[in-house]
Amino acid sequence: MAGTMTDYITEQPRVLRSILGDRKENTLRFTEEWKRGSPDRLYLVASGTSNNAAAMAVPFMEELLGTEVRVAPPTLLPRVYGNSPFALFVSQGGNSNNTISAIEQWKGIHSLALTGQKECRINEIHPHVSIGCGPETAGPKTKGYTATVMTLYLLALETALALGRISGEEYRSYIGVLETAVENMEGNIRRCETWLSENLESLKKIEKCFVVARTTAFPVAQEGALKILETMLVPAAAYEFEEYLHGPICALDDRMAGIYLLPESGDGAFNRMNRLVEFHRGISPLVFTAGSLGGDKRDCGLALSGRWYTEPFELILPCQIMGAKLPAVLGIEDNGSKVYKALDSALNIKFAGGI
Ligand SMILES: O=P(O)(O)OC[C@H]1O[C@](O)(CO)[C@@H](O)[C@@H]1O
Repeated sequence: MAGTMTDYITEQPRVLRSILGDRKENTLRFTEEWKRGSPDRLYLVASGTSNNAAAMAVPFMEELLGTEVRVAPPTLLPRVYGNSPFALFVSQGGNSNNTISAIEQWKGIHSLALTGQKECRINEIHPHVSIGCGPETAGPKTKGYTATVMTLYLLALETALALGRISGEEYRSYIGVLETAVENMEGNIRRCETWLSENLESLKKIEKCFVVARTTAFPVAQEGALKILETMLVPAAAYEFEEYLHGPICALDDRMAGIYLLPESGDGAFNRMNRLVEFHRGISPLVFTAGSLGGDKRDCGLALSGRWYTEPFELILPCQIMGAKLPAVLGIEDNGSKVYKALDSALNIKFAGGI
């Protein structure tokens, strides 16, 4: 049965627990291929939400695998360097025609696909590993995002352990932090729902929006902006905090909404980002935060693990909830999906009309 965005958001803790539980079996093939090829470069090729998930995983994978990791959309494949490159074609639905073409184009490169659906075109044509999220039929993806980040993390973690790049103690510590973030998720989803209902009148007024996060959380802001854009159908742009100060900030006016994804209060950027929030609030009332701040009803306080790499499981939630709930309130539910479906038949985005 087709689920709603809310169903998939709510399903996330269960899905992530099961991905964590199945990690040994599910990552085996990747680890074996990695050992066989001893890669000196990893390319993650993906579109849309899969691309945002891949971008989030880059620093984690680089640290664990000890190699450069690069993300590219399938239609912007980079020149390949290195003596033994490895590519992972990431596609949640497994039917994106651009990713299928990239697989054909990079036939000579040692690679695997990473897909979220058993039955899909990519699984028919290429060796693959599962994201373990199950089908997600709502257009804008939510559980596929967090499941893809988690799976990429686990591929890197299990491989690093198998190669002796990290000790058993370090491995258990990473897993413990990831488990904590998943444990926090149900409560965090409830916090976002409360925040949304308390701010409904102002959230409804958003006509344009900046989503801002610092350094490693920037890819979370990119996914947050995509959720707002494809559901509320308003322009939404994501910026890395310091980059935002170098130009985009000039576009602030009383109608420009801001969603600031804040790190833990101990983070070096915390106070500076708060000064920016106050500055923006002096110009527009439509300024919201997610993270560790409190004190204003516009601040969506969340339980954070305190480690940067769990931010995609925490800071993404307010934008996911906005995307799930606000279109119905605005009377534009399904408008985005209708445009998308018409475009898919005209431009053949997915293989044989798949998802
Ligand atoms: O990860 P996939 O299945 O290749 O899809 C890429 C993107 O394409 C869409 O399905 C829209 O075409 C997005 O929802 C998705 O993030």
